[in-house]
Amino acid sequence: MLPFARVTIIGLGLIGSSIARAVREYMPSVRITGHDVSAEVREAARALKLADDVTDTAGAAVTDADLVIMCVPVGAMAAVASEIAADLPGDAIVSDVGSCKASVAAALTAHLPASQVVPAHPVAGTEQSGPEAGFATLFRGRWCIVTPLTENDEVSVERVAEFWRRLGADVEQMAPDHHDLVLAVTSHLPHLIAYTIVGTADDLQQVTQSEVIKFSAGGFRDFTRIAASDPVMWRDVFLSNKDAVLDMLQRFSEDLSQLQRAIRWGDGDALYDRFARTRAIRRSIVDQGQDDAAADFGRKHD
Ligand SMILES: NC(=O)c1ccc[n+]([C@@H]2O[C@H](COP(=O)([O-])OP(=O)(O)OC[C@H]3O[C@@H](n4cnc5c(N)ncnc54)[C@H](O)[C@@H]3O)[C@@H](O)[C@H]2O)c1
Ligand SMILES: O=C(O)C(=O)C[C@]1(C(=O)O)C=C[C@@H](O)C=C1
Repeated sequence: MLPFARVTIIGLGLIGSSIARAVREYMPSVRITGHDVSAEVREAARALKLADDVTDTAGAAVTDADLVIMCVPVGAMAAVASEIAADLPGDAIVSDVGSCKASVAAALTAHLPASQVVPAHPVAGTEQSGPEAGFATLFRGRWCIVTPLTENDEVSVERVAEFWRRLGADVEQMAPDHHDLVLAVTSHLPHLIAYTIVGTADDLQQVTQSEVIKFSAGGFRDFTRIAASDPVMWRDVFLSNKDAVLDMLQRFSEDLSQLQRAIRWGDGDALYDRFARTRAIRRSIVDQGQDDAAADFGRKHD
Protein backbone atom coordinates (compact mmCIF):
# COMPACT_ATOMS: atom_id res chain seq x y z
CA MET A 1 0.00 0.00 0.00
CA LEU A 2 1.24 3.50 -0.83
CA PRO A 3 2.23 5.51 2.26
CA PHE A 4 0.29 8.60 1.08
CA ALA A 5 -2.42 9.31 -1.52
CA ARG A 6 -2.31 13.14 -1.65
CA VAL A 7 1.06 14.87 -1.41
CA THR A 8 1.56 18.64 -1.25
CA ILE A 9 4.95 20.10 -2.11
CA ILE A 10 5.67 23.65 -0.99
CA GLY A 11 8.67 25.14 -2.81
CA LEU A 12 9.01 23.88 -6.37
CA GLY A 13 12.75 24.39 -6.91
CA LEU A 14 15.45 21.77 -7.40
CA ILE A 15 14.37 19.47 -4.56
CA GLY A 16 10.60 20.10 -4.67
CA SER A 17 10.44 19.57 -8.43
CA SER A 18 12.62 16.44 -8.17
CA ILE A 19 10.20 15.01 -5.57
CA ALA A 20 7.26 15.86 -7.84
CA ARG A 21 8.92 14.14 -10.81
CA ALA A 22 9.88 11.12 -8.73
CA VAL A 23 6.37 10.75 -7.27
CA ARG A 24 4.95 10.87 -10.82
CA GLU A 25 7.38 8.22 -11.93
CA TYR A 26 7.33 5.80 -8.98
CA MET A 27 3.86 6.40 -7.43
CA PRO A 28 1.77 7.56 -10.42
CA SER A 29 -1.59 7.27 -8.67
CA VAL A 30 -0.62 9.84 -6.01
CA ARG A 31 -2.28 13.24 -6.41
CA ILE A 32 0.33 16.04 -6.32
CA THR A 33 -0.44 19.62 -5.33
CA GLY A 34 2.28 22.26 -5.48
CA HIS A 35 2.80 25.83 -4.36
CA ASP A 36 5.67 28.29 -4.61
CA VAL A 37 5.84 31.88 -3.40
CA SER A 38 7.25 32.97 -6.78
CA ALA A 39 4.68 33.52 -9.54
CA GLU A 40 7.40 32.80 -12.11
CA VAL A 41 8.14 29.41 -10.51
CA ARG A 42 4.41 28.60 -10.34
CA GLU A 43 4.12 29.35 -14.07
CA ALA A 44 7.13 27.16 -14.85
CA ALA A 45 5.72 24.35 -12.66
CA ARG A 46 2.41 24.48 -14.54
CA ALA A 47 4.19 24.46 -17.91
CA LEU A 48 6.32 21.48 -16.82
CA LYS A 49 3.19 19.70 -15.48
CA LEU A 50 4.98 19.01 -12.20
CA ALA A 51 1.71 18.73 -10.24
CA ASP A 52 -1.99 18.00 -10.76
CA ASP A 53 -2.66 21.42 -9.29
CA VAL A 54 -0.44 24.43 -8.56
CA THR A 55 -2.09 26.84 -6.12
CA ASP A 56 -1.46 30.56 -5.63
CA THR A 57 -1.44 30.32 -1.83
CA ALA A 58 0.17 27.88 0.56
CA GLY A 59 -3.08 27.44 2.51
CA ALA A 60 -5.00 26.34 -0.60
CA ALA A 61 -2.30 23.75 -1.35
CA VAL A 62 -2.73 21.82 1.91
CA THR A 63 -6.51 21.60 2.43
CA ASP A 64 -6.82 17.91 1.43
CA ALA A 65 -3.19 16.76 1.86
CA ASP A 66 -2.15 13.69 3.78
CA LEU A 67 1.55 14.59 3.43
CA VAL A 68 2.93 18.13 3.19
CA ILE A 69 6.64 18.46 2.34
CA MET A 70 8.32 21.81 2.83
CA CYS A 71 11.01 22.29 0.17
CA VAL A 72 11.86 25.94 0.83
CA PRO A 73 15.14 27.42 2.17
CA VAL A 74 15.49 26.61 5.89
CA GLY A 75 15.06 30.28 6.84
CA ALA A 76 11.59 30.29 5.21
CA MET A 77 10.23 27.17 6.97
CA ALA A 78 8.68 29.07 9.91
CA ALA A 79 6.83 31.50 7.63
CA VAL A 80 5.40 28.67 5.53
CA ALA A 81 4.33 26.71 8.62
CA SER A 82 2.45 29.74 9.94
CA GLU A 83 0.82 30.27 6.52
CA ILE A 84 -0.57 26.71 6.34
CA ALA A 85 -1.54 26.30 10.02
CA ALA A 86 -5.21 27.29 9.64
CA ASP A 87 -5.85 25.08 6.56
CA LEU A 88 -3.85 21.96 7.46
CA PRO A 89 -6.02 18.85 8.04
CA GLY A 90 -5.56 17.50 11.58
CA ASP A 91 -4.33 14.09 10.37
CA ALA A 92 -1.87 15.38 7.73
CA ILE A 93 1.80 14.59 8.33
CA VAL A 94 4.22 17.49 7.80
CA SER A 95 7.78 16.85 6.67
CA ASP A 96 10.58 18.88 5.09
CA VAL A 97 13.86 18.45 3.21
CA GLY A 98 15.94 21.13 4.94
CA SER A 99 19.71 20.70 5.08
CA CYS A 100 19.75 21.22 8.84
CA LYS A 101 17.23 19.70 11.18
CA ALA A 102 17.13 20.98 14.79
CA SER A 103 16.21 24.59 13.95
CA VAL A 104 13.71 23.53 11.27
CA ALA A 105 12.04 21.01 13.60
CA ALA A 106 11.70 23.74 16.26
CA ALA A 107 10.20 26.19 13.74
CA LEU A 108 7.70 23.67 12.36
CA THR A 109 6.53 22.31 15.72
CA ALA A 110 6.15 25.84 17.14
CA HIS A 111 3.66 26.77 14.40
CA LEU A 112 2.02 23.33 14.02
CA PRO A 113 1.82 21.99 17.60
CA ALA A 114 -1.10 19.63 16.87
CA SER A 115 0.47 17.94 13.83
CA GLN A 116 2.87 15.06 13.39
CA VAL A 117 6.03 16.82 12.16
CA VAL A 118 8.53 14.24 10.85
CA PRO A 119 11.64 16.05 9.56
CA ALA A 120 13.81 14.48 6.84
CA HIS A 121 16.83 15.34 4.72
CA PRO A 122 17.60 13.72 1.38
CA VAL A 123 21.39 13.87 1.12
CA ALA A 124 21.27 14.44 -2.61
CA GLY A 125 21.44 17.58 -4.66
CA THR A 126 23.35 19.61 -7.20
CA GLU A 127 24.60 23.18 -7.44
CA GLN A 128 21.54 24.09 -9.60
CA SER A 129 18.26 25.60 -8.42
CA GLY A 130 14.75 26.09 -9.74
CA PRO A 131 11.99 23.88 -11.18
CA GLU A 132 13.82 23.13 -14.45
CA ALA A 133 16.85 21.75 -12.59
CA GLY A 134 15.06 18.82 -10.91
CA PHE A 135 15.06 15.21 -12.11
CA ALA A 136 13.19 12.09 -11.03
CA THR A 137 16.23 9.94 -10.25
CA LEU A 138 17.95 12.44 -7.95
CA PHE A 139 17.28 10.39 -4.81
CA ARG A 140 18.02 6.93 -6.18
CA GLY A 141 20.72 5.16 -4.21
CA ARG A 142 21.18 8.23 -1.97
CA TRP A 143 20.65 8.52 1.76
CA CYS A 144 17.58 10.16 3.17
CA ILE A 145 18.06 10.88 6.88
CA VAL A 146 14.80 10.92 8.84
CA THR A 147 15.17 12.72 12.19
CA PRO A 148 12.13 11.73 14.28
CA LEU A 149 11.02 13.92 17.20
CA THR A 150 10.13 12.53 20.64
CA GLU A 151 6.48 13.41 20.05
CA ASN A 152 6.29 11.37 16.81
CA ASP A 153 4.31 8.15 16.62
CA GLU A 154 6.04 5.20 14.97
CA VAL A 155 3.45 4.86 12.20
CA SER A 156 4.00 8.45 10.98
CA VAL A 157 7.78 8.01 10.98
CA GLU A 158 7.48 4.73 9.05
CA ARG A 159 5.14 6.31 6.46
CA VAL A 160 7.65 9.10 5.79
CA ALA A 161 10.50 6.56 5.61
CA GLU A 162 8.51 4.41 3.18
CA PHE A 163 7.75 7.49 1.02
CA TRP A 164 11.51 8.07 0.60
CA ARG A 165 12.21 4.40 -0.06
CA ARG A 166 9.64 4.51 -2.88
CA LEU A 167 11.59 7.44 -4.39
CA GLY A 168 14.69 5.21 -4.40
CA ALA A 169 16.47 6.49 -1.29
CA ASP A 170 18.09 4.44 1.48
CA VAL A 171 16.65 5.63 4.76
CA GLU A 172 18.54 6.06 8.02
CA GLN A 173 17.31 7.58 11.28
CA MET A 174 19.24 10.05 13.44
CA ALA A 175 18.52 12.55 16.21
CA PRO A 176 18.24 16.10 14.77
CA ASP A 177 21.25 17.48 16.74
CA HIS A 178 23.43 14.56 15.70
CA HIS A 179 22.39 15.04 12.07
CA ASP A 180 23.43 18.70 12.26
CA LEU A 181 26.88 17.84 13.62
CA VAL A 182 27.53 15.13 11.00
CA LEU A 183 26.32 17.28 8.10
CA ALA A 184 28.31 20.28 9.38
CA VAL A 185 31.51 18.39 8.53
CA THR A 186 30.39 16.35 5.50
CA SER A 187 28.37 19.04 3.69
CA HIS A 188 28.30 22.48 5.29
CA LEU A 189 32.04 22.96 5.89
CA PRO A 190 32.98 21.80 2.35
CA HIS A 191 30.62 24.42 0.95
CA LEU A 192 32.11 27.13 3.18
CA ILE A 193 35.62 26.16 2.05
CA ALA A 194 34.57 26.21 -1.62
CA TYR A 195 32.94 29.64 -1.24
CA THR A 196 36.12 30.90 0.43
CA ILE A 197 38.70 29.50 -1.97
CA VAL A 198 36.88 30.63 -5.11
CA GLY A 199 36.46 34.11 -3.61
CA THR A 200 40.15 34.23 -2.67
CA ALA A 201 41.19 33.22 -6.17
CA ASP A 202 38.88 35.81 -7.66
CA ASP A 203 40.41 38.52 -5.45
CA LEU A 204 43.83 37.39 -6.65
CA GLN A 205 42.65 37.63 -10.22
CA GLN A 206 42.62 41.42 -9.91
CA VAL A 207 46.39 41.13 -9.41
CA THR A 208 47.18 38.43 -11.96
CA GLN A 209 44.86 39.67 -14.70
CA SER A 210 42.70 36.60 -15.34
CA GLU A 211 45.41 33.94 -15.02
CA VAL A 212 43.74 32.33 -12.01
CA ILE A 213 40.57 31.44 -13.87
CA LYS A 214 42.27 30.79 -17.21
CA PHE A 215 44.72 28.20 -15.90
CA SER A 216 42.49 26.63 -13.26
CA ALA A 217 42.59 22.87 -13.69
CA GLY A 218 40.77 19.97 -11.99
CA GLY A 219 40.98 20.81 -8.30
CA PHE A 220 39.89 24.43 -8.57
CA ARG A 221 37.17 23.63 -11.10
CA ASP A 222 35.64 21.15 -8.63
CA PHE A 223 35.51 23.92 -6.03
CA THR A 224 33.82 26.30 -8.50
CA ARG A 225 30.98 23.79 -8.98
CA ILE A 226 30.27 23.67 -5.26
CA ALA A 227 30.71 27.45 -4.95
CA ALA A 228 28.00 27.93 -7.61
CA SER A 229 25.40 26.58 -5.15
CA ASP A 230 22.38 28.70 -4.26
CA PRO A 231 23.32 31.76 -2.11
CA VAL A 232 19.94 31.96 -0.32
CA MET A 233 19.91 28.28 0.57
CA TRP A 234 23.45 28.34 1.95
CA ARG A 235 23.10 31.67 3.78
CA ASP A 236 20.19 30.07 5.65
CA VAL A 237 22.07 26.81 6.34
CA PHE A 238 25.00 28.64 7.98
CA LEU A 239 22.74 30.89 10.05
CA SER A 240 20.57 27.95 11.15
CA ASN A 241 23.36 25.46 11.94
CA LYS A 242 25.62 28.08 13.48
CA ASP A 243 26.92 26.18 16.54
CA ALA A 244 27.80 22.92 14.78
CA VAL A 245 29.44 24.74 11.87
CA LEU A 246 31.52 26.96 14.18
CA ASP A 247 32.59 23.88 16.14
CA MET A 248 33.72 22.06 12.98
CA LEU A 249 35.36 25.20 11.62
CA GLN A 250 37.43 25.48 14.81
CA ARG A 251 38.68 21.89 14.41
CA PHE A 252 39.36 22.48 10.72
CA SER A 253 41.39 25.64 11.47
CA GLU A 254 43.51 23.72 13.99
CA ASP A 255 44.20 20.95 11.46
CA LEU A 256 45.02 23.54 8.78
CA SER A 257 47.48 25.22 11.16
CA GLN A 258 49.23 21.86 11.68
CA LEU A 259 49.68 21.45 7.93
CA GLN A 260 50.85 25.06 7.65
CA ARG A 261 53.44 24.32 10.33
CA ALA A 262 54.56 21.13 8.53
CA ILE A 263 55.10 23.08 5.32
CA ARG A 264 56.96 25.88 7.12
CA TRP A 265 59.33 23.44 8.91
CA GLY A 266 59.76 21.08 5.97
CA ASP A 267 58.09 18.19 7.82
CA GLY A 268 57.53 15.93 4.80
CA ASP A 269 56.53 12.94 6.96
CA ALA A 270 53.62 14.85 8.49
CA LEU A 271 52.41 15.94 5.05
CA TYR A 272 52.82 12.44 3.58
CA ASP A 273 50.99 10.79 6.48
CA ARG A 274 48.02 13.13 6.19
CA PHE A 275 47.77 12.78 2.40
CA ALA A 276 48.10 8.97 2.52
CA ARG A 277 45.33 8.81 5.12
CA THR A 278 42.94 10.93 3.06
CA ARG A 279 43.75 9.02 -0.14
CA ALA A 280 42.76 5.79 1.64
CA ILE A 281 39.48 7.38 2.69
CA ARG A 282 38.62 8.35 -0.90
CA ARG A 283 39.51 4.85 -2.13
CA SER A 284 37.27 3.23 0.46
CA ILE A 285 34.38 5.48 -0.60
CA VAL A 286 34.86 4.52 -4.25
CA ASP A 287 35.14 0.83 -3.30
CA GLN A 288 31.76 1.09 -1.55
CA GLY A 289 30.26 2.28 -4.85
CA GLN A 290 29.71 5.82 -3.61
CA ASP A 291 31.70 7.61 -6.30
CA ASP A 292 29.42 10.56 -7.01
CA ALA A 293 30.60 11.30 -10.53
CA ALA A 294 29.90 7.73 -11.63
CA ALA A 295 26.63 7.56 -9.73
CA ASP A 296 25.41 10.90 -11.09
CA PHE A 297 26.24 9.84 -14.64
CA GLY A 298 24.31 6.60 -14.12
CA ARG A 299 21.27 8.35 -12.67
CA LYS A 300 21.01 10.93 -15.42
CA HIS A 301 21.49 8.47 -18.26
CA ASP A 302 19.18 5.63 -17.38
N1 LIG B 1 20.15 21.96 -3.32
C1 LIG B 1 20.54 20.89 -2.68
O1 LIG B 1 21.55 20.30 -3.03
C2 LIG B 1 19.72 20.40 -1.51
C3 LIG B 1 19.84 19.05 -1.12
C4 LIG B 1 19.06 18.58 -0.06
C5 LIG B 1 18.23 19.46 0.63
N2 LIG B 1 18.16 20.77 0.26
C6 LIG B 1 17.23 21.65 0.98
O2 LIG B 1 16.07 21.74 0.18
C7 LIG B 1 15.42 22.99 0.35
C8 LIG B 1 15.16 23.60 -1.03
O3 LIG B 1 16.38 23.74 -1.71
P1 LIG B 1 16.43 23.79 -3.32
O4 LIG B 1 17.82 23.41 -3.68
O5 LIG B 1 15.29 23.07 -3.90
O6 LIG B 1 16.26 25.35 -3.54
P2 LIG B 1 15.60 26.12 -4.80
O7 LIG B 1 16.09 27.53 -4.69
O8 LIG B 1 15.85 25.39 -6.07
O9 LIG B 1 14.04 26.07 -4.47
C9 LIG B 1 13.47 26.68 -3.35
C10 LIG B 1 12.09 27.18 -3.75
O10 LIG B 1 11.41 27.63 -2.58
C11 LIG B 1 10.64 28.76 -2.95
N3 LIG B 1 10.30 29.53 -1.75
C12 LIG B 1 11.10 30.32 -1.00
N4 LIG B 1 10.41 30.85 0.03
C13 LIG B 1 9.14 30.38 -0.07
C14 LIG B 1 7.95 30.57 0.70
N5 LIG B 1 7.94 31.37 1.78
N6 LIG B 1 6.82 29.93 0.30
C15 LIG B 1 6.82 29.13 -0.81
N7 LIG B 1 7.91 28.93 -1.58
C16 LIG B 1 9.06 29.53 -1.21
C17 LIG B 1 11.51 29.52 -3.93
O11 LIG B 1 10.76 30.43 -4.72
C18 LIG B 1 12.13 28.37 -4.72
O12 LIG B 1 11.38 28.08 -5.88
C19 LIG B 1 16.34 23.80 1.27
O13 LIG B 1 15.83 23.76 2.58
C20 LIG B 1 17.67 23.08 1.20
O14 LIG B 1 18.40 23.25 2.39
C21 LIG B 1 18.85 21.24 -0.81
O1 LIG C 1 26.17 17.55 -4.83
C1 LIG C 1 25.99 18.70 -4.46
O2 LIG C 1 26.09 19.65 -5.21
C2 LIG C 1 25.64 18.97 -3.06
O3 LIG C 1 26.17 19.89 -2.52
C3 LIG C 1 24.61 18.16 -2.39
C4 LIG C 1 24.52 18.29 -0.90
C5 LIG C 1 25.83 17.83 -0.25
O4 LIG C 1 26.52 18.63 0.36
O5 LIG C 1 26.13 16.66 -0.36
C6 LIG C 1 24.21 19.68 -0.50
C7 LIG C 1 23.32 20.01 0.44
C8 LIG C 1 22.35 19.08 0.90
O6 LIG C 1 21.67 19.38 2.01
C9 LIG C 1 22.56 17.73 0.51
C10 LIG C 1 23.44 17.39 -0.46
